[in-house]
Amino acid sequence: MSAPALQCSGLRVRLGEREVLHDIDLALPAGRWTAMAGPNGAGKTTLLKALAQLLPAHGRIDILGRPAARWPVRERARAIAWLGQGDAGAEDLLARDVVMLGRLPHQDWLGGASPADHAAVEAAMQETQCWEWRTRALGSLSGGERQRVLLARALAVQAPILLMDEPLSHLDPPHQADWLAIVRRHVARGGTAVSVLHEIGLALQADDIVLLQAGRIAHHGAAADPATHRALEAVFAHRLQVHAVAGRWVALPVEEVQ
Ligand SMILES: Nc1ncnc2c1ncn2[C@@H]1O[C@H](COP(=O)(O)OP(=O)(O)OP(=O)(O)O)[C@@H](O)[C@H]1O
Repeated sequence: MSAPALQCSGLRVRLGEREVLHDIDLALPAGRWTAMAGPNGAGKTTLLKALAQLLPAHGRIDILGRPAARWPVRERARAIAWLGQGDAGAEDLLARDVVMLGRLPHQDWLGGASPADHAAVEAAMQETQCWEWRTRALGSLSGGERQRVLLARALAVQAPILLMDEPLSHLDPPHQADWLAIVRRHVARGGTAVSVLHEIGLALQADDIVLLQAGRIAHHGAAADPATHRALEAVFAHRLQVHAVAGRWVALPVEEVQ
């Protein structure tokens, strides 16, 4: 495995009265796509947000080998792109302007958008196939169309690290397949992708899987490794089984015997 793009040690997060992440040690390699999976409430979103510096956390986080606290904010915003779950955008903003928000870390405070910013916005919108509704308001788009605009905003950052919480929500199967292709291109170029996925069949297409359970890492391994499949079955209380079907790993639900 290559050097970690993102690493944390002794990471703890409290939300309200409770500690929801306990002493997490994790190293996510560059040039790979890691899926985070686990039962509801396990702490997947919290861990992703903590790694993105969107939540206060105790412990150490390193981004591209440098402690997170030592990154100037704008430089860090160019290193990590974030696509959140149900991310709200201003409903009246045009899709193109929403994607342009991804270019803010590249712009001077008063300079405005450069030709490079416009080119990055168009490239990202072409890649997620949302360029044709660039002049429509975000609020007028369907759930899947909106998700493609928000993915384009994350891609427009052109960050080496892409963190995505449930990026496939609302996407139909062809656009899920397109998302897989986008992520694979990103990691083939040496980038790092980390995504929280509830759809275990899609998580099994990743390079690696991190399994969370009750605020701790239950397993971290290659998606194709039988040990990862056994760990997946265990964290979901053996209510799913991993099988090879037509050369792919799939997760099939197991009905409870009455
Ligand atoms: N603002 C908050 N205050 C208190 N507890 C919170 C808060 N936000 C989340 N939690 C709790 O932290 C735990 C982890 O939540 P998190 O959203 O990270 O889980 P998850 O694994 O992403 O869940 P899901 O699969 O349901 O999306 C849960 O028990 C949740 O109830």
